[in-house]
Amino acid sequence: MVQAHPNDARQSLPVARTVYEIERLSKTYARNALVALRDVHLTIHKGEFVSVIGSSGCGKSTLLKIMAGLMPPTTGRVVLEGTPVVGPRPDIGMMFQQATLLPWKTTLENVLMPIELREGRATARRAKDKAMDLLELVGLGDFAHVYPGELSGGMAQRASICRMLISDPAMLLLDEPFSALDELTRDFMNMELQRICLERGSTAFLVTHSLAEAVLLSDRILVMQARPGHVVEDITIDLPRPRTLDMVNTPEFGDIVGHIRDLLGKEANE
Ligand SMILES: Nc1ncnc2c1ncn2[C@@H]1O[C@H](COP(=O)(O)OP(=O)(O)OP(=O)(O)O)[C@@H](O)[C@H]1O
Repeated sequence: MVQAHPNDARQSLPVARTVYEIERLSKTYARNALVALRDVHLTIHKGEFVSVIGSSGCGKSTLLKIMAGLMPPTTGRVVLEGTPVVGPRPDIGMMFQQATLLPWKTTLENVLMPIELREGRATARRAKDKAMDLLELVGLGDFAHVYPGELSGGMAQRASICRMLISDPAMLLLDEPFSALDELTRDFMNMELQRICLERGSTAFLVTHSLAEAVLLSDRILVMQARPGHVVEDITIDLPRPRTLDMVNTPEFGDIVGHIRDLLGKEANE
């Protein structure tokens, strides 16, 4: 079922507490005067998984960087848990396409890094049990004392998930986290990500090029168009959870994919 998302809080959820509020966001890059985003307005509620999809250059990464506090908007603002985001914050967890684990630290030490940076080594030692629990959660319990060079791409990304979760961030920002992995591993990682988010009630925002991935994971999908980057549709994905890979072959799934493909195609034809 494809439905346009209402502007106000989701009526169907008993708890619709706003986590992220993006207010009339615009971004013009000074270097080339390029308007990358215009008037993006968005609310993300607690526990929602929201994806953004759109053609290359439509502003997805620009939006994510501003949401992360890595770049200021030209106008508008981002508010996380009631406080404006004006720089990087420990309550924002991030994951990128390439796992950025430090090769001279073990898996466990890498997972503990955000705590160590924030609170020092002594606290990090106390957080060790939590890090081990997270490694168990993603099936890396036996690899805690191994160095990243000995991990496969999928394992390294699983360790990155643990490092992202160690500080219990209010918001997860994911920039194509599994796109460098082979298809089988990517499918597996997406199902892992769904499980972890459901178990922990995580709120997440994903930038992806994969329509199937977006539909499998998301409660809502934002379809963006370029020139200038803006959200053309905010679509509620009303498929039951947990989602499974075989849902990809159902007519309901196909309807949603077809609808979004039409929207993306419209832009390509303009
Ligand atoms: N630092 C920058 N300076 C100037 N222009 C930029 C800069 N970064 C991005 N742009 C431009 O802003 C627009 C949006 O870029 P952005 O990377 O946000 O798009 P995207 O949708 O994430 O693209 P892709 O899917 O290819 O990653 C593009 O036209 C891009 O060339």
